[in-house]
Amino acid sequence: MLLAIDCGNTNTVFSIWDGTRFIATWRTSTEHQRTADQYYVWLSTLMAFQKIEAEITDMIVSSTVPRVVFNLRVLADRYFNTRPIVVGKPECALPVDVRVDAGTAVGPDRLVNTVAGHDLYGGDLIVVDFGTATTFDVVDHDGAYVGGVIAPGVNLSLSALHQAAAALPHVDISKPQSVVGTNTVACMQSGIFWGYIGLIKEICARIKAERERPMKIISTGGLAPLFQQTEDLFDVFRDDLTMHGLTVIHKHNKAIG
Ligand SMILES: Nc1ncnc2c1ncn2[C@@H]1O[C@H](COP(=O)(O)OP(=O)(O)O)[C@@H](O)[C@H]1O
Ligand SMILES: CC(C)(COP(=O)(O)O)[C@@H](O)C(=O)NCCC(=O)O
Ligand SMILES: [K+]
Repeated sequence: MLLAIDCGNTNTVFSIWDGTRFIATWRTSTEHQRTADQYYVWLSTLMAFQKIEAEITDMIVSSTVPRVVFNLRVLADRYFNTRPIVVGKPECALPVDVRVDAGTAVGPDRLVNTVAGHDLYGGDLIVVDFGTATTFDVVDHDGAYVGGVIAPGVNLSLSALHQAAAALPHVDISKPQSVVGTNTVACMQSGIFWGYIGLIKEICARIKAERERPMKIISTGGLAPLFQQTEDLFDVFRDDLTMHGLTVIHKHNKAIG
């Protein structure tokens, strides 16, 4: 079975894929100090708890944090006796083209989202991923990654306000009752929530105008539904988009040897 790992700057998601479906998914915070032994204790405890008797034979990793890859390679070698496929490394083949400026190291999560989007929804896509940063990945008609947009993430924007201004508290994102806030928390939530609705709409509209063609908007990441509840911003929401992309890339690399 395949262990697929998606490390973001905030959280790392592990999923076990049995060839047809994900039989388990677990999330932990991303910490580059975590050793292979620590990963294994955590993983094997959860597997035992959920009575999952999967024999892991393959591993694939996408990491926006380069430093965590070393310990994940040790995990693969020491506990699963396999060499992981690491997205973004030259030995990892992608089933789509990447058409960007020479020397650009595109975030592996964005490449994986592109592959997943193309596999599930074809071409002419905008993939919006709400993570530490919010990324917009533009997928051409043939599935190629052709660039995109990087915006500060929702929680990052809220933390930035708290960190930079002495009188602004830590606030969680939620949909405010009204636009005009009558207390500090409501004012901050309004700025981020409605600002974000505007950001998503404007960026998607401008991408469509620049590319002069209709495009399907695919969203992923835990915060997408919060915005979708208010405005019809996305054509599809797919929580497991990145994980799906990892299974497609794994299959592609196995097929070509
Ligand atoms: N359903 C959710 N509700 C509220 N916050 C969420 C939800 N899902 C993720 N987050 C928050 O969004 C931010 C980005 O998380 P995540 O998507 O795991 O980022 P990354 O992929 O960059 O590690 C984090 O601050 C996380 O706590
Ligand atoms: C933009 C990102 C920080 C998003 O990472 P995430 O929010 O998923 O942790 C990541 O994709 C990245 O480090 N990209 C490198 C630059 C680029 O994609 O062009
Ligand atoms: K992201």
